[in-house]
Amino acid sequence: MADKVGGIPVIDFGPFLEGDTTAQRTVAEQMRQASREWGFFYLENCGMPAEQLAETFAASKAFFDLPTDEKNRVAWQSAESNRGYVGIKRERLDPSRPGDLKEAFNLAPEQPDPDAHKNLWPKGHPQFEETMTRFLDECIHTADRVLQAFALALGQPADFFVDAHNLHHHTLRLLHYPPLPEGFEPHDGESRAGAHTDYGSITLLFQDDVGGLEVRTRAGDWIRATPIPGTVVVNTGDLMHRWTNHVFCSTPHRVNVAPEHRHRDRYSIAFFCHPNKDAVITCIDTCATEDNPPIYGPITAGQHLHEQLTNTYGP
Ligand SMILES: O=C(O)CCC(=O)C(=O)O
Ligand SMILES: [Fe+2]
Repeated sequence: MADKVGGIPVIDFGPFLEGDTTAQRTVAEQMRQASREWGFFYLENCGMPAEQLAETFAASKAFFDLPTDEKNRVAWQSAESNRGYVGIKRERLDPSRPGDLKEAFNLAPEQPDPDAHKNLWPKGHPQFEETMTRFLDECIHTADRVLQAFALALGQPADFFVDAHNLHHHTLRLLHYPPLPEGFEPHDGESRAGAHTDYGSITLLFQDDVGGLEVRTRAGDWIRATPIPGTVVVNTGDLMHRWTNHVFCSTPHRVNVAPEHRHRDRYSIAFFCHPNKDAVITCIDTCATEDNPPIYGPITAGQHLHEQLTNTYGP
């Protein structure tokens, strides 16, 4: 059985990447249980080179250290593009609360269509673009392997999910939570990131050692997802929730402003895996039973994402 930290399972992905079919089934079964009970797990040995991750975090920090003017020159413009710099308090992951105490930078795999939206790179920092593009490729590669394990966990052909993601409509998001001043008092439930579920199929979340991520249990308690070096946090998003008819849940999570770490900068990187925009998400046959008939009608991944982004950024 997988280890547990504060309840959230820790799953060793090594046997899936390197093992035989039996080993792969064991890992898939661990993911199935974790996704049913938590919608969250830590994955160790996911195959991502540690030096590359460190380099990417360093490049992210260097970006956020740029003057605000320079960051605003690549400002996020629209839900359709969903690329660029998002300033502090601009986004409300919980729309009933004040803006999040964070800044972010979104980028995405470039699309072959000449009319498609393009990434907004800050001028004069080619190394930043190069590092992020390489990291994006690595995330796609890792996520495809995780999606294969999910397919196995649900009794589907190995490439069931990979095929539905093969246009790479994903988003990579760098996050920076600046230190909060001495005497800071949160107003009206403000936090570093408001409670929310992720919008896509799965998310890979890399966090530094600061802490603050919290996950809501099925019973409604918030527990800490303490950083574990050498792991990536994987969580299932709303579209996996719909696809699996609530068998794999999208679990609310947030980033708190607990006094023990709010004086420190916090950095994290989220890779949001999104199915192809025109992929129609309907209940997977192995997830419907007499007791759990299909809950949702079909929706395209693109329509769902657009609705969610419009909610969090406001009209
Ligand atoms: O920074 C984190 O640890 C979580 C961020 C997050 O949940 C999100 O951006 O969706
Ligand atoms: Fe999230």
